[in-house]
Amino acid sequence: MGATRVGVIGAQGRMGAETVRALSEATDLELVAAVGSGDSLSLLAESQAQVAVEFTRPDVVMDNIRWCVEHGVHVVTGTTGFTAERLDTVRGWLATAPSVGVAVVPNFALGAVLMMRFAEMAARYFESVEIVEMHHPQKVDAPSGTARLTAERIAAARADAGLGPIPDATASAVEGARGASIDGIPVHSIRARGLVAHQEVLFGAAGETLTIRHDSFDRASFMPGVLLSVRRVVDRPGLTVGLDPLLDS
Ligand SMILES: NC(=O)C1=CN([C@@H]2O[C@H](COP(=O)(O)OP(=O)(O)OC[C@H]3O[C@@H](n4cnc5c(N)ncnc54)[C@H](OP(=O)(O)O)[C@@H]3O)[C@@H](O)[C@H]2O)C=CC1
Ligand SMILES: O=C(O)C1=N[C@H](C(=O)O)C[C@H](O)C1
Repeated sequence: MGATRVGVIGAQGRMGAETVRALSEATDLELVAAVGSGDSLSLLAESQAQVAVEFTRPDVVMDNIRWCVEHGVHVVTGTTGFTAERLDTVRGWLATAPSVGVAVVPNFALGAVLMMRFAEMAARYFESVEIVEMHHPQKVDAPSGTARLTAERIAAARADAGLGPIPDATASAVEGARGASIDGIPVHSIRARGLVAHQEVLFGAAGETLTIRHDSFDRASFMPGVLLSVRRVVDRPGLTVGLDPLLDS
């Protein structure tokens, strides 16, 4: 069997360029198209790409996915900005293209995937929990997609365990002092030069805290997850959300 033909959308960006590098070292995957913001997606069709890796911006990712689904190209995207409504829209497009797979992965780092799993496991045992995500200052969105997903998973685990709201008697004198609330979980976003992508989940109970922390110091940390997703998505029609189902398949 020949190498899988892969196109990268957003190829000149931070993640796109790292993906291009990683693909050049994978013998079973072949980079056939590098699509930048000035290029037409038809480059993917002309180069007969089987899979598109998409790292662009929340305001363009949906158009890119729709084009790929309509043209029979599988998609692996790490772009942020996915809501339940957006995921439903993608499911709707896929209903008309039953052989196509789309993987939406908020964080490709294996350590980040485990951080979310461990946080979900711990959630039922602690009254308090807060998320602090820390990123480079060029990041266009806040909070991060990873923090959103972590908060949603913790909130669901708390609800399953019958836990009530997080105890918090604070009256904020300044708006934002207690962060944003995602499904009732406080999320704080820090942007600072020198950072890449980092997150702490801090749990609290009487007399103890538990901190689960993950650090991506280099974008190379995302590449094993990106390449794994490319290899798996071709045999996984429909929508896959997160790396967990791809790791476990
Ligand atoms: N899931 C994960 O593990 C990770 C996800 N991310 C997410 O991935 C996304 C990209 O991040 P990052 O690479 O740092 O961002 P960058 O801004 O470095 O890269 C985005 C690239 O997309 C290009 N682009 C914009 N619009 C289009 C378009 N319509 N067609 C093709 N290319 C386009 C931009 O070009 P131009 O500059 O010319 O506009 C730019 O080169 C973000 O949402 C980020 O949060 C980041 C890291 C890990
Ligand atoms: O923009 C980034 O850099 C990152 N974005 C993703 C997110 O928003 O969670 C993944 C990782 O945190 C890096």
